[in-house]
Amino acid sequence: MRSSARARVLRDFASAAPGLFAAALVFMVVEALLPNVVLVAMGRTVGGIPAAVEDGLGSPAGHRMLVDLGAAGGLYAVSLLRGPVEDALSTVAQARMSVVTRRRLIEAVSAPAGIDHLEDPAVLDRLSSAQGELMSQEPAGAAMALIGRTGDRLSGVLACAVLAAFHWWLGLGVLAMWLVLNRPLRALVRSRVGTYRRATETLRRSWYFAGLARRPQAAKEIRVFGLGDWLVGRHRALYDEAMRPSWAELRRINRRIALLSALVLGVYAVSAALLGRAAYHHTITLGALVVMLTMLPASMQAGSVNAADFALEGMLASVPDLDALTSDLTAAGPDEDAAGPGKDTAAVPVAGLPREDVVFASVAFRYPGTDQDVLTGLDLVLAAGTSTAIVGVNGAGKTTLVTLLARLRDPTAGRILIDGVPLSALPAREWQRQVAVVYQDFTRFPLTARENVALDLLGGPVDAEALARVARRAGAADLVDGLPGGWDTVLSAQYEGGQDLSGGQWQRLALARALYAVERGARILVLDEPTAQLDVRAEARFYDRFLDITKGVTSVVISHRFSTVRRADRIAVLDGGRVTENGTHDELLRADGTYAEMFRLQVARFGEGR
Ligand SMILES: Nc1ncnc2c1ncn2[C@@H]1O[C@H](COP(=O)(O)OP(=O)(O)OP(=O)(O)O)[C@@H](O)[C@H]1O
Repeated sequence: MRSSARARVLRDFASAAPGLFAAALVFMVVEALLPNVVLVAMGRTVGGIPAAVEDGLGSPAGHRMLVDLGAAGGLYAVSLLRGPVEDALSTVAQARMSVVTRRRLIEAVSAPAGIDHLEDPAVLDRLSSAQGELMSQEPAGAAMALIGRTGDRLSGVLACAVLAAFHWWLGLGVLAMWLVLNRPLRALVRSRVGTYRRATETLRRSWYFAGLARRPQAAKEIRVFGLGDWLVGRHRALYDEAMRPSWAELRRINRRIALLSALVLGVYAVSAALLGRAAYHHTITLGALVVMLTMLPASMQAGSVNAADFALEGMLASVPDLDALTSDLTAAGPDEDAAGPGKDTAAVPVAGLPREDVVFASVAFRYPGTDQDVLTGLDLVLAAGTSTAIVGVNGAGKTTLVTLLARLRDPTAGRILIDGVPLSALPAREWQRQVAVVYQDFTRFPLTARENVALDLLGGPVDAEALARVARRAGAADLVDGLPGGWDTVLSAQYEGGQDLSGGQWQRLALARALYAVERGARILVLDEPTAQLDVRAEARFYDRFLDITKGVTSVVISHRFSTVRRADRIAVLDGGRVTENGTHDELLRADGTYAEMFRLQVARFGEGR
């Protein structure tokens, strides 16, 4: 598993940045050779000192020593460049690879047409690991870290070879020891990484609290409600909870590492003592002694583990998670979903739908991981080109119904028919482009006003006329004109020259965004509480424009405000997971049911509804 992760990061690096990969391999060889060459050159220099002292610097021995000294000094100077070169290579490689891994992540999480996976703890755990959040290790650094550590290992093996050149038993003995020890040492490092992996969900929650203080929205409430210490406490408590079960294991691992280290130190101490004795008895030269004494610690790189290995294993641990995310989520792609009950009708062209009506037939829905149906046998017809208001108490399932209509989730029972074709038989992505929604919690992109409205709808250039038209209809034209840079103003105070908007101003832009999508071909317009953040005058203007806004499209408006609701062609009351009343405003008032009661209550209390 791990070796395939190693091969995987190297393959990805080689294909994403071949030149850089080649440079990294050259660096690896230099990394392996240079430290040893420097040490040998220094050993030679020191070994030549007695003869040079005895014969004088002008003698051949003196010259040889000076040449060796020059070479050792030069090589040492070059070896000092290894650090900066490695830093530069790592920085560039990480920048390149983070683009690659981020793209894979974005593609993976965007692959399903639905959104269930974004609430699936197993997927979120994988996501957290794939992003390197668990151990704060950037996975994009894995390739260079691996190449760097491989260079270190080779350097250690070469040091063993140099030792063997002097005393074969010493070189081979040290190498054999590391070959035996490296496996269990790496297994210990991996099991430390495993302790994090097992606690992913709790760690995720812990990091959530750690990151909350940075979010402007949360920052307000953290201050107002004095939550700073609580936040730190929650983060700490969850971290402890996540790690506590593994502390005993970590202690066990650390004990083993300490034991193995003591064994290794013992072997090295004995080796050094043997070398000292040999020098004392003049069975080795001073030069050989110096080379071997410096090579001994250098040979540790052949198999020892350190923080860099822990970091590398942490990075590699994210590779299988990213792969699994990619394969699992892309396998559940939208077009596979389309091969549902109406497989033969999958060739129906989606553009222009619905021309007749959208029918919810006995639709039931239950959120994954819950045990209660939100919708139970819901029947509803949305006639093409007309507006339907959905009313119901909080939690009645109005937004859920929109989620099904946009095919972000599929019903657990029943069917939704578009001009008689089951929605499950239409390609989900294409269908989603037919639906323009102003969500209650629409996204406030930190982009320009133009991008916030036009985004990259269907690609291509922004249609300036359509942009002006939708801004007018959404009541956002004056607002955009008043911005310092007009349509080019970045709508976020977090960026240079940017400025934020009020809730109501944002809501108008969100409406303009949906209307622009309609201009570009969407056939269903959904307005979920479209006036919730508007002031009284803006709301009144919205009512006046309601017919214009919904003209020619099949629209669904969800609202608790009856002044908006009554303007719809038809009104459906959602109660107990089904539609309990359905008709025009006048019909429902005459029926004197729940709608009439809710309407009268609002008029009596707030004078609304006119
Ligand atoms: N992602 C989710 N996972 C589990 N349950 C959910 C999820 N989203 C909503 N629910 C539950 O489904 C029910 C219906 O929620 P929904 O948001 O559709 O109600 P609503 O009618 O739009 O309410 P409101 O008027 O407050 O906006 C609620 O009981 C809610 O708790």
